[in-house]
Amino acid sequence: MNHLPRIAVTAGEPAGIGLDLCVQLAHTPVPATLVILADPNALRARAAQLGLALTLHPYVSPVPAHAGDGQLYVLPVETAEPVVAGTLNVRNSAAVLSMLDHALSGCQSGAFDAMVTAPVHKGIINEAGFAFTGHTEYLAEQTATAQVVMMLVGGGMRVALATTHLPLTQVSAAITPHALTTTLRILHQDLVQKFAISHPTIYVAGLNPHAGEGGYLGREEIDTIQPVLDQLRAEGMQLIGPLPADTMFSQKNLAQADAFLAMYHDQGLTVLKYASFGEGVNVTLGLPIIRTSVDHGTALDIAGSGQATLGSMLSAIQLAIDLCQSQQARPL
Ligand SMILES: NC(=O)C1=CN([C@@H]2O[C@H](COP(=O)(O)OP(=O)(O)OC[C@H]3O[C@@H](n4cnc5c(N)ncnc54)[C@H](O)[C@@H]3O)[C@@H](O)[C@H]2O)C=CC1
Ligand SMILES: NCC(=O)COP(=O)(O)O
Repeated sequence: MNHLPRIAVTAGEPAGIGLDLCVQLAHTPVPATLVILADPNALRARAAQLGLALTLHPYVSPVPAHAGDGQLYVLPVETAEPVVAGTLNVRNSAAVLSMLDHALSGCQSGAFDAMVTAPVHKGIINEAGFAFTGHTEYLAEQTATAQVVMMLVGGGMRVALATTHLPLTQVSAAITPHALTTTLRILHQDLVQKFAISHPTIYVAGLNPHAGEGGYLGREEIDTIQPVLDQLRAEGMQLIGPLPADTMFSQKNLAQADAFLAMYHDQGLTVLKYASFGEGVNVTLGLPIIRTSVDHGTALDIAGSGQATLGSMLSAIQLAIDLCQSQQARPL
């Protein structure tokens, strides 16, 4: 890559803190070019609410390096109705998805090298009539990728998930030999290729308390997880587990694991967010494009108040930059 990474930043749910983060970004230099996908009027209004100066330019390639001097380059995605910080509006959900579509198509066409997403509100998107469980699943669908892996990075650990946004009652059935094998293959491959870890060690949680206690507290470990791990170990992967999830994240294991695989969302993310909330990054592995995201949600309670912290957004941009550079360095 003989240019700075070109990153599309989607502003996410306009009633949430995504717009606050974009306005703050205008005042923070990063070693990349940034194109913000947002409603320009909503951006200006949020800057005024926050009392921060903001100059907007329409996106025309090439965009200069992001200097953090109060300027943003914007690919406009207008909301249907004026945005009120902290108040969801079902009529503005189509614009939220449109931001994702524009960023994705820019990544696919080569106009952007990566996309970084500010948080969306899954509930209001569904209320608007769009079936939506998260960016992860949406981007998988839009790129016709059969399976992807959500991994969060923060607090000195990488935590990937075997299942993502599923009701707990559906988790066990979703952990099939095929899905788990594919998840581990994607995780292993991306740790090698994108994170330059030549022989990654992955610690894998069980699903049940005490990893099933030899079958007395559940059989998923015996029937599914252990056989999958055995098969992949035979292929050369370094896999430790299935481990009781309550002790898997010990300091000793943190020092030895390149990544942890949790069986469901809150089994893994509670630990990671306890260690690094507001500084961590969510990255989608297995996609044909680079996508990273903040580790937090829309924070409607503080939108427009000036209390939103930028740390996770900056970490997400930095990881996107690192992944662009590692992709460039990889032999064809
Ligand atoms: N990447 C994404 O699009 C994500 C979206 N969400 C969505 O966000 C919505 C709200 O989720 P919640 O569980 O309430 O979590 P949340 O992260 O929005 O809020 C939890 C608490 O953390 C605070 N907080 C969050 N980000 C902050 C920041 N940058 N600076 C300072 N304080 C911050 C909030 O004010 C709140 O008190 C849900 O609809 C959820 O689906 C949640 C996580 C990620
Ligand atoms: N807890 C992670 C989260 O909700 C974000 O998911 P996604 O929108 O990145 O798929």
